[in-house]
Amino acid sequence: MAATTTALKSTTGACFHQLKKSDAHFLPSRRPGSVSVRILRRQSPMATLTAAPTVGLAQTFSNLKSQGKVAFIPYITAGDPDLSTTAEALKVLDKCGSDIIELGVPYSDPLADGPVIQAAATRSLARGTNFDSILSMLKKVVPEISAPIALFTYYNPILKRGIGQFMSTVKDAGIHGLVVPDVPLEETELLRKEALKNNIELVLLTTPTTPTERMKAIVEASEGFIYLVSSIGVTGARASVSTKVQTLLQDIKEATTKPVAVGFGISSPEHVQLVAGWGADGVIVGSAMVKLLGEAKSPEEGLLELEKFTKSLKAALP
Ligand SMILES: O=P(O)(O)OC[C@@H](O)[C@@H](O)c1c[nH]c2ccccc12
Repeated sequence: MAATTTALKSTTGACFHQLKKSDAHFLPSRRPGSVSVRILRRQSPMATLTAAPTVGLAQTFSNLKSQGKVAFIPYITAGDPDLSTTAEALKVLDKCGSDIIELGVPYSDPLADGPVIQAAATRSLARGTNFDSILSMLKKVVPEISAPIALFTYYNPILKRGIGQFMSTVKDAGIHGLVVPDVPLEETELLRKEALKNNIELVLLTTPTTPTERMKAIVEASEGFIYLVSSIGVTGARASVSTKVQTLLQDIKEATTKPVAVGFGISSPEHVQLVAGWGADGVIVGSAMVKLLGEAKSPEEGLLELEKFTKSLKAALP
């Protein structure tokens, strides 16, 4: 039974250094004045205080709702600027209070993405990032973070690997959710069936131009949460969030009690506050995060900017 000691990081300034997901047992330290925490492996009979295990997407929303809170959901592209920085970024996002983290699999033809995420995918692919290297990174990092991860991928990489094989592989890597922006609704049922078999929550997207009947079918089939795309077009930070989102949220909430998270264009604490005030159960921020990481002078600088930005957005949420 391995045990390591981690001194808790000061909460002033940096995001509070959370305990690892594995069981933690507060023991009197040998040196007066310092706090030490022995991290014991899950099977430890000694653990008296167990860090909460990671729960899935729907359960995360349910827990937040019972506390009157709104989920903060950042998106970053795996492998941009490199996979080890992605691993660190996942830990930073988790420590700074992200409730769910969307991790994008870079793709050569990201038709729904704007220039920032397209450039991130290009940089990542140019570094040689591939699905297998992302999975091996996740197998190391997931045990250290408590927020569930929703993998973000276009449909083609799934078809290439085979739907069943893909689902069991991502489940083994500790992934809880899956978002596939370009799967045709007619093929969703097959994807959904395989996802459910592997206890993966398949999140579907509805947009401002989705006809009501189709929105209802999407809402009915979506697991984990419903992704409401705030505006037509591609991903990318916008100066403002369309006020149409308010009525779109009302329409969806008349059709379901499932949680609804809003994404596209959200890039400031004011946007976050506005969307939460309109009744969203979660807010999703992607391009603004990706830009900080991918365009920083160094990975360390990118991680610091990511931490500051995440804290500012999280502070704007109830
Ligand atoms: O980047 P934005 O405008 O903050 O939007 C979130 C978005 O990045 C993320 O959810 C996402 C990344 N790629 C996508 C493709 C389609 C829909 C959504 C996405």
